[in-house]
Amino acid sequence: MIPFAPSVPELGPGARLVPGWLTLDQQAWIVRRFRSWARGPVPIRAAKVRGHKMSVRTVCLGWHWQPYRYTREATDVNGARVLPFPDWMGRLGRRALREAGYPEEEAAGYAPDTALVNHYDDNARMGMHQDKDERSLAPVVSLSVGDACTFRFGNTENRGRPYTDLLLGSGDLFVFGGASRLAYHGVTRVHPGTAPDGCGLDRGRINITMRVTGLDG
Ligand SMILES: O=C(O)CCC(=O)C(=O)O
Ligand SMILES: [Fe+2]
Repeated sequence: MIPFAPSVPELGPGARLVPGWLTLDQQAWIVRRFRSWARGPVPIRAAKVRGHKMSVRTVCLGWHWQPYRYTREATDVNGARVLPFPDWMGRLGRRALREAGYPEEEAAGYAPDTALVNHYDDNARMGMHQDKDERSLAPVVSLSVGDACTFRFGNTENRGRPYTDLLLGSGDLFVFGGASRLAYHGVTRVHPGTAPDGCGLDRGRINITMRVTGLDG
């Protein structure tokens, strides 16, 4: 059994969870796109952090992320340029902010230029970290598909308490911006066998985070 996921409209200033935001058809469509992104030109890979491979595998759009910087070419993989950030994803990001309750002006001006697309198998997790390689403090828009996970959303000071453990299920939207933009967060576990029929994934979890890098070139 997975714990019941409470709806938490405001976790902290700027942090919003919208459960079931994507329809099953949208989820399945995103999974098909993911399968194509994962093949390349920069194939999906586990980034290395201080010599250790992460358990999550990541493919990037727009800008390539490697610990701890963004480049256009994936110099830690095969040197190829990453796929462009898709227009449809930018539109989805603007609608996400709007529907998560951000002011219309901020939503309308939101222009993400990178997406980190993570794949988690049953045993993958992600340690507590801040998303701080971006030069912009525009919100991060997170979309999840497949198995649910326990997502730990903490404070901006350190990796420890206080934090809130949330269940992020298939189709859920999570936004963190404003005073929550630099909150520590991580994935403590995936819940195998919880992906809904029709989401496009039998097992495993995909998470997309859209961001504004604030970089040129
Ligand atoms: O998988 C998630 O829900 C979070 C991913 C994340 O924090 C990241 O890619 O920086
Ligand atoms: Fe993150």
